[in-house]
Amino acid sequence: MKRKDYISWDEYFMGVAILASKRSKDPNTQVGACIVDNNNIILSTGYNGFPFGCSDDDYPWCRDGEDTKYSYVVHAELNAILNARGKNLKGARLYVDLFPCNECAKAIIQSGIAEVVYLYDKYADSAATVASKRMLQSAGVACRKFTSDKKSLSIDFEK
Ligand SMILES: Nc1ccn([C@H]2C[C@H](O)[C@@H](COP(=O)(O)O)O2)c(=O)n1
Ligand SMILES: [Zn+2]
Repeated sequence: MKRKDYISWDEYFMGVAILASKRSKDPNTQVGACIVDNNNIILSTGYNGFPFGCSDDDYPWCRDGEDTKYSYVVHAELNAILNARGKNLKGARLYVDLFPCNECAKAIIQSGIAEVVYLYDKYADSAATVASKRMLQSAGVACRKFTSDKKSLSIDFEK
């Protein structure tokens, strides 16, 4: 008889997005994204970080002041779209642990992604998130909050 406690597709892909976020060097908010096609095949992943050639050690990670991370960081969703390297994303699903901002929403819409599954929405009241939701709705991109009956998944490196 087959196992019963296997994880769902949503848990698997959100788990991959969260795992990708663990690569982020951002000290305040780590975001990961995973793009999946209609056959549940992973097309790409990404996390928030600086562009190639822009050192994690030299560029600023601060949120306030004259020179902040916001000028440089590539968001997880955009990185996942760019990491797909031109693969067809039409009809794909994007799993992300933070609701996409307005700039990522533009890229999501233009790339043909059909659904966004997000884990949390901590900047729901910001102008960027309000604009994002407006554009995603106008463009017919479905958005749903991830749900699971599990609180966590664990990964062991020893069997
Ligand atoms: N949907 C999002 C929203 C934000 N990010 C990145 C951009 C920054 O690295 C960080 C947010 O920093 P905070 O203002 O919370 O200190 O998260 C993203 O990748 N995707
Ligand atoms: Zn963004």
